[in-house]
Amino acid sequence: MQITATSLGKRFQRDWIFRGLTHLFRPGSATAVLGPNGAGKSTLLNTISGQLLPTEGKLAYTLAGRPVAVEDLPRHLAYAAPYLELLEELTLREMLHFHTRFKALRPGVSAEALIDLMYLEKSRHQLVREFSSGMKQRLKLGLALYADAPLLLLDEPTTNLDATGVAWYQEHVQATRAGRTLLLSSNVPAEYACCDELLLVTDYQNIRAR
Ligand SMILES: Nc1ncnc2c1ncn2[C@@H]1O[C@H](COP(=O)(O)OP(=O)(O)OP(=O)(O)O)[C@@H](O)[C@H]1O
Repeated sequence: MQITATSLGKRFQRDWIFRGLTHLFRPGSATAVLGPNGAGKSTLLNTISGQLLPTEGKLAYTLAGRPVAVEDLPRHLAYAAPYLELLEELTLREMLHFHTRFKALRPGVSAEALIDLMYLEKSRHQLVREFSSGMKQRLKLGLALYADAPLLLLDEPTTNLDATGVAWYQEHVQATRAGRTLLLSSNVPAEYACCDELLLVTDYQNIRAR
């Protein structure tokens, strides 16, 4: 998917979070959205995902050369973020079967195979509510990485992961990123080593609209 941001700005009440952001996210590119805590990384990802409306400027999406309306974006998007909830009252197996009715997995990956890929096979019948925070994060990442979606947004992907979990994330983000447009918000170099472009949110602050 190609995303064109033109003079994009987002304001909450009287505070501009970013402004004058013009950027082309090319199909197949991996962009790290960087900046300190509170800089506006999640706000930018949420604006690009269509969950927040821009205050000014434009976002245009195309897939294989055809325009995609923002209301159709959820079909083409996989998103993992610490603030997105899992269906905690279901077992892992129930949750995956429910989730994949709405968001298909990549061709050739079944829900059962994904459980193994996430190293969660011993927890197949356990309630997601009972998972450790690292297990929940691996589940969120597994669902996003292995979704059949050309746009992948990852907000602070190694949150709650130990060293083994970080290595798992690095292996699986590499295995699944080809041909997708990846945007990843981060403060941690190990998270964004896979990215070929860096976008500093603070470059779009304290400025008038460009
Ligand atoms: N819904 C909202 N209403 C008002 N202000 C908001 C809202 N969401 C975020 N903000 C403010 O926007 C600013 C940017 O927040 P955001 O979560 O995008 O930063 P971040 O770079 O992702 O931070 P972190 O690294 O801590 O996750 C913060 O000052 C935050 O308080």
